Amino acid sequence: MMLRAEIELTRGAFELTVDFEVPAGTVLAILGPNGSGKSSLLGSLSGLLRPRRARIFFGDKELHDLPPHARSIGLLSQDPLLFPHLSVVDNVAFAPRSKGAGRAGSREVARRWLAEVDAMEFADRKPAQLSGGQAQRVAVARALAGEPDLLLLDEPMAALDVDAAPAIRGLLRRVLGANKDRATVLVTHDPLDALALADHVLVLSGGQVVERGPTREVLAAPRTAFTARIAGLNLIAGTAVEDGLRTEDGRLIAGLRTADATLGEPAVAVFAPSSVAVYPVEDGRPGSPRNIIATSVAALEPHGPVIRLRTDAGLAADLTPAAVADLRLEPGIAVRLDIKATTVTVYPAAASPSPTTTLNGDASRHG
Ligand SMILES: Nc1ncnc2c1ncn2[C@@H]1O[C@H](COP(=O)(O)OP(=O)(O)OP(=O)(O)O)[C@@H](O)[C@H]1O
Repeated sequence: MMLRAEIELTRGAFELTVDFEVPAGTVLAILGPNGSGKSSLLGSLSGLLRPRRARIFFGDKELHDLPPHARSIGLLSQDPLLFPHLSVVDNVAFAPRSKGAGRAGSREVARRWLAEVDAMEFADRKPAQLSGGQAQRVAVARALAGEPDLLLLDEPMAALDVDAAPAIRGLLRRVLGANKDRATVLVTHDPLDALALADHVLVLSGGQVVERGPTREVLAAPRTAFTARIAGLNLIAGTAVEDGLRTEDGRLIAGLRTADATLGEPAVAVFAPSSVAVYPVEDGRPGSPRNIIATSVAALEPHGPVIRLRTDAGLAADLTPAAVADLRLEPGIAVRLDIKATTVTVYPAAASPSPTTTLNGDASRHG
């Protein structure tokens, strides 16, 4: 099963032209600046907007001519949008009920989903008696209780405070991975949410697709200036451990784990090129084993006011032009990279493996 969409939409002077596929069981993240067309894309999928031309299929089922309620879509936005006069359990029961299930059956389904999102204890409360994070938990249950073919997530963490966001992200990781029959589209401003939740990303700019591919590859080696600005991050894949991340070849990258990066689970160490210090290695000093990586210079590229140094380890560092001159850096020179552990965040990685930066290889993209 697969969601396939080709959409052409006109809104005033704005034109959206996009096509993509989302295999069932996977998540596609849509990234893009304000006004790039992310909401227009979701509105076209859900049927709330009428594109000039749309071909949208889930498997053999044609969705583009169906009204919104007949498209089997679950929607989770940044506002939980719970009905204030209904109890939590009846809010969740609303989804199966509107699909024709009976009252008792719908409540049973609702209780099952509330248990799934650890919200059973709120079942009899009214939405006004919930915190933002609790309400969003309930909204996740409601979006899934209708067993939609297609789940649309519209900035689901954007309105949550920093303590609540990792819990909801962790919950989404769990429930998104569990269903292999559903396709999910996630709209987000935050490349790290894409990293944690999405198998593939599509980057929109001005209504056009400017970049697409497996999440880690696009974020680690962006091909467009826009993606480089929002991402352009150093990413090292491995497994979350107490002190940070352990790579496949056994190296420890010391860093700070986010609350939802579970020990022993796939993770990615993320840090900006600006937090990498570069030293020549000609002194042959062994260096501390922590976050010191021996490699050589692959390329030097101007990047706004700084020079971005790319290395054969697939990692980037930003330096001032003066530092590049002082260190006599040029392609082929051996260097040591020193990454301060407090600038490294260890993030959960989307479950399905994709080729990514390793410390030995480069970050080249496939396809
Ligand atoms: N009702 C409308 N009439 C005309 N133009 C519109 C309308 N709504 C949105 N637009 C235009 O469509 C373009 C895409 O908007 P859209 O909301 O899809 O972008 P977005 O990527 O979701 O932005 P944001 O990140 O700010 O939510 C924008 O240039 C916007 O000005």
